[in-house]
Amino acid sequence: MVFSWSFTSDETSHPASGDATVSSITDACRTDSYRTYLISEDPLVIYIESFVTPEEASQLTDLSESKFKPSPLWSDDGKVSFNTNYRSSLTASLERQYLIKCIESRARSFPFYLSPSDSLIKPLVVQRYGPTNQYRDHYDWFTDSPTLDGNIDSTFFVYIQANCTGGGTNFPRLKALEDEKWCKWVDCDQELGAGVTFRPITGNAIFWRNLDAQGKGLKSTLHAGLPVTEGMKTGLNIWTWVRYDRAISEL
Ligand SMILES: O=C(O)CCC(=O)C(=O)O
Ligand SMILES: [Fe+2]
Repeated sequence: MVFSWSFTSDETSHPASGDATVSSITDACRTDSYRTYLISEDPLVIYIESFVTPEEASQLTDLSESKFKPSPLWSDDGKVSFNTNYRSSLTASLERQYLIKCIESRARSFPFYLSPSDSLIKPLVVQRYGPTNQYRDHYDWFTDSPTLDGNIDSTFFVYIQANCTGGGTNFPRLKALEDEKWCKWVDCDQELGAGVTFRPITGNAIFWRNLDAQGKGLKSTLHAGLPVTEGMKTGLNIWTWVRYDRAISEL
């Protein structure tokens, strides 16, 4: 989340002719067949089943191969550092080709993403975790947002590869979900008081809003990528960015 990244607004584009994957991507672009489930109202957390299709998930994974570098951390004013004790995954930045634009436009039209019309979607990034890799408790929002001129308004975290044990996404401050119907997506065996831990399931996503109505970061959105114990977990981050002046007046 470095503020010098170039932000992109969504725009319609067309596939290059001769692209072998065009028909499946075009279909996926046309129909949004995901289902949404309310996990928490405050903070707003929505579980999204099938946000991406299995084909899209594997294409996104393929697009990120060979691009992985150590994952950065950001200080409150947006400066980058590295600390593998805190965050030991790898990160790949994706080029903005057709599939990426489809996913961006799906995110943009997501009904719970109540964005001001000029809010932006940051360049998409993929996070990869092998055994022991994790991202400890953190917020996606910046505490020193005035310096950055804006903040991370909402997050979609999409599991695009989940051949792993462990590696859940834990929100320690969310109220535990008591109904057993959630157990297909959340860890129902965890200790009491551990909040909510979503299990990595390919294609599914978690969406949450990071800021309150005044544009202030919500501490209840604290979350972590728990250590993977075996196998591989790969996730796509879609971060939406709201400019600071509008965060105050229009969120
Ligand atoms: O790996 C996860 O489950 C969460 C990742 C995350 O929180 C992030 O990339 O900001
Ligand atoms: Fe995060």
